[in-house]
Amino acid sequence: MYLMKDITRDGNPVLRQEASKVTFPLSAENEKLAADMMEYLVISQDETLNEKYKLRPGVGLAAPQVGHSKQMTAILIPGEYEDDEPLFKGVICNPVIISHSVQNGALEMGEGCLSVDEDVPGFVIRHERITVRFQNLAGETVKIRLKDYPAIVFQHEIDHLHGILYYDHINKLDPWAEDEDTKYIK
Ligand SMILES: O=CN(O)CCNC(=O)c1cccc(Cl)c1Cl
Ligand code: NI
Repeated sequence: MYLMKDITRDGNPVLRQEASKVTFPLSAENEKLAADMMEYLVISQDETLNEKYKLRPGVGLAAPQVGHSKQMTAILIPGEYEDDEPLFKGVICNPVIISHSVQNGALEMGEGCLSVDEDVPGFVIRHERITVRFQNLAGETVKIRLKDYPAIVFQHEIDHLHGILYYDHINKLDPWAEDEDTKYIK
């Protein structure tokens, strides 16, 4: 299982590279990578286990964050309430945003990243709604439409596959600048 020592940190070139597409059928190595990344998310979201293993919680984990420059990311977005089904749980490969809203979206709280030790405050300006096409672990092509929080999470992860970190999208002159074209998401 991955521990915080296994997470690549800002400054490591792998976080600023264009990751390579994965091919199908997945190699045993890539299947294990997918399982290990999802395992991290599950454990990191369990209060007892994340305390035991000192893991920072995450709703996504991209392969470059564990040192593999591959277009693969695990996503685990919990449901609204404790015992709800997750909003999304899966490992996606070679994702492409094929369309998006004109309207921007940003989390009111800003964002955080396992690969960025110092939290950078400010609105991370992203698309409010996106249509993403990706391949699942079976190699099947899937297309989904997302909005609000799930759309933001997917964009944070897809950015990792293109060497982009969340603070790249924060207004440097006024990190909390508001504009009418942006929807601020709780
Ligand atoms: O790339 C994934 N991570 O760095 C895991 C830690 N960050 C988060 O879970 C996180 C936190 C806030 C907003 C977003 Cl959008 C995300 Cl993704
Ligand atoms: Ni991140």
